[in-house]
Amino acid sequence: METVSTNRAFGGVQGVYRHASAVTGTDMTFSVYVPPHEAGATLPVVWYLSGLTCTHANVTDKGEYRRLCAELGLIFVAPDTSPRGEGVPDDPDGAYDFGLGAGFYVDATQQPFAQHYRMWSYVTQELPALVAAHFPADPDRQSIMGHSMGGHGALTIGLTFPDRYKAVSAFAPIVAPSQVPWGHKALGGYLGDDRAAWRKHDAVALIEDGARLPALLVDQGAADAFLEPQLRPGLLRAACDGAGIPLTLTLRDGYDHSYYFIATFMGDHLRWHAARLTQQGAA
Ligand SMILES: N[C@@H](CCC(=O)N[C@@H](CS)C(=O)NCC(=O)O)C(=O)O
Repeated sequence: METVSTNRAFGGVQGVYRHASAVTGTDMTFSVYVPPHEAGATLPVVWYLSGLTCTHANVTDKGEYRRLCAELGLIFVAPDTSPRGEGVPDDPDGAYDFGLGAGFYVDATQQPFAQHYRMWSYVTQELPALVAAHFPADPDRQSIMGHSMGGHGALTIGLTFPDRYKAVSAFAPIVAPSQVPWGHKALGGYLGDDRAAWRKHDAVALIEDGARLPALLVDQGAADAFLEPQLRPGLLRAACDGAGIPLTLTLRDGYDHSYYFIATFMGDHLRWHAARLTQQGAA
């Protein structure tokens, strides 16, 4: 693992790192914030999955998570959203919603994407092992959050591994990719036409098929231009109600899809995660 940069922040260290990923077959860059802590301590880890067009840098620059992570003692990890580099295929038309910057947190089965687009395995296996080896991370105290496409990733990964991630939350997530244009394009392109294969990568379908979580926190901007065509939180509300999953879903008046929205509610989410990671009861 190569250190790209480190900067002291709020008494801890914000780092950016690069490594050769065996899973994606490319170099991958990610950021990790380690809060101030006592020597020898291990700390809970919050995973943050980003949305379309993002790298690790968007939330690192604009997410405003460091002050709270320092106060709460949380490590914050932000992976990239796709493989990149020579030989990595992109959207044939260069569109922003598929290919580079748009890995959708699946292991692609379709050509020419199957070789490198393996973000599910990267985020759930390879990167956690790397982080555990190089940072003071406690693997028994992990949680996951994300934005938009990354909200989709957080929900589907959290629903698949409910014992591993002690808290799951999302900002403006794509809750039912099988039912919206972004998801049709991505799941069709990476996984093919067999819709049965899509259900493992669709939060609403996972819940319909029996996946359960003890609680879920979602914030959504009411002025988000993607709200109805792509995000559709009402579908998550219906699925959670049907399954008895306690969902705290709040529509935030006037907020759009941007990092101004995310940064505004980041502190609420981190506190909610910390309460579950430290076993002090629900916030
Ligand atoms: N308007 C964007 C659509 C993509 C978008 O809004 N991406 C969100 C995640 S779905 C984002 O976080 N963008 C990067 C940023 O705001 O820093 C574009 O056309 O590039």
